[in-house]
Amino acid sequence: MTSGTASAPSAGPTPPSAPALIPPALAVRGLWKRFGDKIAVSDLDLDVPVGSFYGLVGPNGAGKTTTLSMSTGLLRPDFGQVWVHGQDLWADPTQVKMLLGVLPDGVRLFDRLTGAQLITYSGLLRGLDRDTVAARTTDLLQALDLTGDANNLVVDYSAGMTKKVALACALVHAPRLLVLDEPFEAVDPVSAANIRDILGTYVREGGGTVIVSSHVMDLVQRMCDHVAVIAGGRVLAAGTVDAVRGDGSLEDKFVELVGGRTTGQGLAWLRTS
Ligand SMILES: Nc1ncnc2c1ncn2[C@@H]1O[C@H](COP(=O)(O)OP(=O)(O)OP(=O)(O)O)[C@@H](O)[C@H]1O
Repeated sequence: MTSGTASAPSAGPTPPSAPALIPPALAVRGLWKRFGDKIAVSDLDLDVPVGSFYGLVGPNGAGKTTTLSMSTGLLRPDFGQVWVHGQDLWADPTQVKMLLGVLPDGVRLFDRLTGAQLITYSGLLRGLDRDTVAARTTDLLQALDLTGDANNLVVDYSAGMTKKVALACALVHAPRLLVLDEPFEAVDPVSAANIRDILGTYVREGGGTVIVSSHVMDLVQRMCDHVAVIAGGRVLAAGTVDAVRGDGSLEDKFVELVGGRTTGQGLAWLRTS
């Protein structure tokens, strides 16, 4: 049960159905997902403004991947609605997915293709013509430092290279909204800086919107202008990074909101000397 099960709230920031306003790049209302006894996402609301660089942070198992999967047409919610640039995702997933570029968690790719072939087919599947795809594939391979491995099979790529080629596939059709689940995991620092530059330019000059999930608070604080802290399948705080962190660092605020610090006292046996 999905579309039509929840209505956009009458109050709150930028209702997605309001015709006079620019709808958010992503609006989520009343999202629920349960796996057996486990409620992974619980009545979650989220608004991601157009042109924002939005960080999603939360402890392990908080529900970030589940939320992003339901927000990008990869996983059907039990309840709730998702709008992408004002369009009801689950009412017409095929059409709305054209607006999206997605780097899912635990990427499963057609890894018997070379990196160049994989990006090329992603572009062709998105309806780009061959010349455009060829030019963009070359650009993306270069920007992500994959040119030297362009003709190697993706199955032979390292974890970081796999992440980068998957990111290239998400970018090739120049989507309006990029949703990246832990894009910097396993990526070397130079490549990470290059990716940050690409994403920053895409937001500032390309009119795009980026959502990233990450565990690295410092990175989110420096890179993002908005953030949502998620725990137990709910949003604990959301807004501009400055508003959420207040006078302290985002990491301090995160620990304050989420808790869960342990002393390690139960591991006395780890002392080897
Ligand atoms: N397919 C599944 N089947 C059963 N339980 C699942 C499934 N996917 C997620 N869960 C559970 O839902 C909860 C939320 O998981 P999710 O992957 O969304 O968290 P996360 O915030 O992305 O975590 P992490 O930061 O560790 O990647 C967890 O308790 C997880 O065990």
